[in-house]
Amino acid sequence: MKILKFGGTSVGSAQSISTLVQLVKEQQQRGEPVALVCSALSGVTNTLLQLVTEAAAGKEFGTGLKTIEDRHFELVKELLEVKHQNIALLGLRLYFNELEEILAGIKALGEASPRTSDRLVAYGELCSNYTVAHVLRQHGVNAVFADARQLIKTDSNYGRVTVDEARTYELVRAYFSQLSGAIPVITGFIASDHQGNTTTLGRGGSDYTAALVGAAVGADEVQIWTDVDGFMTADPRLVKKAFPLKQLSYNEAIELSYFGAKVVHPPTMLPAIARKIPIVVKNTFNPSFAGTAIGAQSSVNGSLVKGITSIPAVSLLTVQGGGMVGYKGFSGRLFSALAQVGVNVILITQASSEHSITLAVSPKDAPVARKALEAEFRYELLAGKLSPPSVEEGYSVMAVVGENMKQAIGLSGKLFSALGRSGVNVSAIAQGSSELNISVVVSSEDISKALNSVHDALFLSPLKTLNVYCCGTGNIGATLLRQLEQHQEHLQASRHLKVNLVGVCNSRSMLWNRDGISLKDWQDELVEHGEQASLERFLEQAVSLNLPNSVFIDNTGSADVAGTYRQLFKQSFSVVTCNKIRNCGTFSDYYKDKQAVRKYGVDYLFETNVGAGLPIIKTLHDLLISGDQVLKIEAILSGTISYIFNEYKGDRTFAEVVREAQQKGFTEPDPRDDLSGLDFARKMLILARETGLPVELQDVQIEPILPESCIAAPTVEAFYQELEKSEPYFSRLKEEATATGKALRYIGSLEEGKVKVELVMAGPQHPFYSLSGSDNIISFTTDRYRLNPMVIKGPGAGAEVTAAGVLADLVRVAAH
Ligand SMILES: NC(=O)c1ccc[n+]([C@@H]2O[C@H](COP(=O)([O-])OP(=O)(O)OC[C@H]3O[C@@H](n4cnc5c(N)ncnc54)[C@H](O)[C@@H]3O)[C@@H](O)[C@H]2O)c1
Ligand SMILES: N[C@@H](CCO)C(=O)O
Ligand code: NA
Repeated sequence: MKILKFGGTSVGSAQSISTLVQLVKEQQQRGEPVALVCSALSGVTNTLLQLVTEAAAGKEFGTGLKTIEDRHFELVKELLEVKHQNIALLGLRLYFNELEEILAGIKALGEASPRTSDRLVAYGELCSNYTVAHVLRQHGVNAVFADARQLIKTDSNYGRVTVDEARTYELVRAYFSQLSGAIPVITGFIASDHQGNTTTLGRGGSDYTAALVGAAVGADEVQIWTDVDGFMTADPRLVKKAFPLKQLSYNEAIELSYFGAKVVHPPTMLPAIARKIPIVVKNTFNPSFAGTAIGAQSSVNGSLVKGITSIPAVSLLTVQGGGMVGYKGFSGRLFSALAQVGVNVILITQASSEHSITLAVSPKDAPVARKALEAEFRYELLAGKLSPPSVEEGYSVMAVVGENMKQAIGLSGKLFSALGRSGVNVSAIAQGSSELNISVVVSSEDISKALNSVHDALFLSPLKTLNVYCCGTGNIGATLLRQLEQHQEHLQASRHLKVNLVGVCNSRSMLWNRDGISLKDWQDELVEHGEQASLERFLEQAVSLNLPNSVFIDNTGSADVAGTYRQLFKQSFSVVTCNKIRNCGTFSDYYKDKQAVRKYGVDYLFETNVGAGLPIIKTLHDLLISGDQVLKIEAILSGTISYIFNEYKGDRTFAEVVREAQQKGFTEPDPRDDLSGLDFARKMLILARETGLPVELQDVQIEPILPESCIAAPTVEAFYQELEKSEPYFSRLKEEATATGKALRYIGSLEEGKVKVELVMAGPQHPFYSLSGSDNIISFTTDRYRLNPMVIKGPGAGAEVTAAGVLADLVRVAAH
């Protein structure tokens, strides 16, 4: 025997009732005996309670009553053939006449006792089950309407009844024994006391009915048909990636529900749980979906953590003072003082120094709780043994629940490092000794971030999300977004990584969408919905969205943008950038940035600052981490100058070749930064600093290759004109080199603390002689690579290789 319980939405429309009929027929075809328990149509119980209040206040109730009546009549007309309608409508009309009489009585008396109110709301279930039974019969199911007031017996404590289980089981068994194959359609929620007065079973009452009936007849299963796919790993309104759970233990279901997962109300399921009857939660609107099976065992496979839930608002009440240390009976007094004023304690933590106890309570209870403690400990307070109890508001509790967590070493480490990486401060922690639940108290502002980052960290397989803000959409920025779009499937499949583009900004406009801006159509979206750019507001918005795993990507060359990193680190943002300006500021700022990165546990990755996508900074770090000593670095790190020297062969002017380099995307936004040697010097400075040298940009010796007039030109266009004028100077340089069989090379070096960039005429023996295109080359002479230096060579400029380097850094952030 299976008990099928249908909630309000499952009987709330003609369509859902048709599904119900279909389900019952399928069970019948399988030869499976069933009994149904139905709630009132969705919303009806509330409306009835409202009518009671209004009638008691002497207000008119006719319209409200008519609305409910019409809903039932329409269902009958939609679901039953005309010849069957009259009899059903007649029965319903009788119920509504009674309802009207009771309401009129309430109105005349000007009050409604809980007993009257119970009697009245009972019509919700009477009408819905009566209708469902008729519809089933018309579809050839031998259904009988069963008024649970004849079956379920309670005391007369209206509003908080206790069920007389022994008598109830007797009555239910007797009723089932005479059904001879008929399928009972039993009113949920309602019962009666021993005098026969109607009573109701409170919150989750229909689940309770189903559990009682199931327990009485020793059912094989109780199915709870509702409007969601089952118990979820988290509240899907708060955690987008929440997914339905296949299997839960009774304990896990109870624990999850305590913290607000409202799929079933487990206390009502206790009669079934006590008899180890499996409970299955199913979705009427997605009936083929397996739903959640709740049984004695937790699932052995899959995630150890079953769910993450939260209580949105709690207050923290702290009692502290030396008077508590070693004082037996202190907590006893504390808790009984709170119990006496009816305060429910949600969570308790006590430091083992016994110096303080912190309690989480509902904010509405906090003032009462504080008063009660002040009264209870007035002498200790007077004597200064305790400080006055303090109340702090604005907190939330997040609870991680799972029966198998107790075997999982390292789980809480994962949990807390996820919180730490997202910059969530934990104010209190409690772990039940059952280890079924670990609860943490965090500031309410951070609860969504906490839930999402912990969900990402603790559930296997589902995607990890990086929330990305992209500043700069020029040559590199646009290429990066295109690469992300092209590779997003690969990233999801191979790295379980989803890049959620939350914000885009350039010097003209900006746009946000916390659910993600399309990686394909970001340009159109920016044009259509973008606002005028303001770096300040862009950052404000990024911070106020407070999303976990936030990464800021700087693809500009702007000092203003670069100046915001430290503030971002403080807000738990990681930064990935190809902009080298920040690392080339004062050494003091460079150093403080590194400290901030460490302090806030974020990532700051800038591989593309030197040699674009070539693994230069990473290699240098690897050498240093492994204890090697850098003796000398020699390098060509200007892709632009490399290209120009390689392509300037006499068929085009120097200026033409520079233009070509700019068109190919090798140059800085202003090509003079390359040709002045400044960009190269910056890269050498970064390398020197990364080896640990406290150098400033002025310390880098630059041998200029541009005539002064070119550098002084007021605009880029004027600069090109000056370059044309300087053609004789460049061709002389080139001829000088070719005449001696050498090549022009602009080479940087770092040795014994000195950093230089100089023009060299390199002969064929020189290791940097044969270089083509925009290639960079770098050689590290170290303790270990003393005779044969380590060399890295390849394209060191260009949008594709640079954007790919930025993308690789982004993936590295996710990997941490
Ligand atoms: N070109 C390369 O090969 C290469 C290699 C490595 C690193 N880089 C670095 O990449 C960066 C970008 O180069 P690019 O060629 O893409 O430049 P670009 O001029 O094509 O694009 C710069 C982008 O930054 C935006 N921007 C500028 N100031 C801004 C501000 N204050 N606020 C918001 N947005 C702003 C611009 O609107 C534009 O979208 C530079 O720092 C450069 O050094 C380039
Ligand atoms: N403009 C730079 C790009 C790499 O930062 C170059 O030419 O090397
Ligand atoms: Na690099």
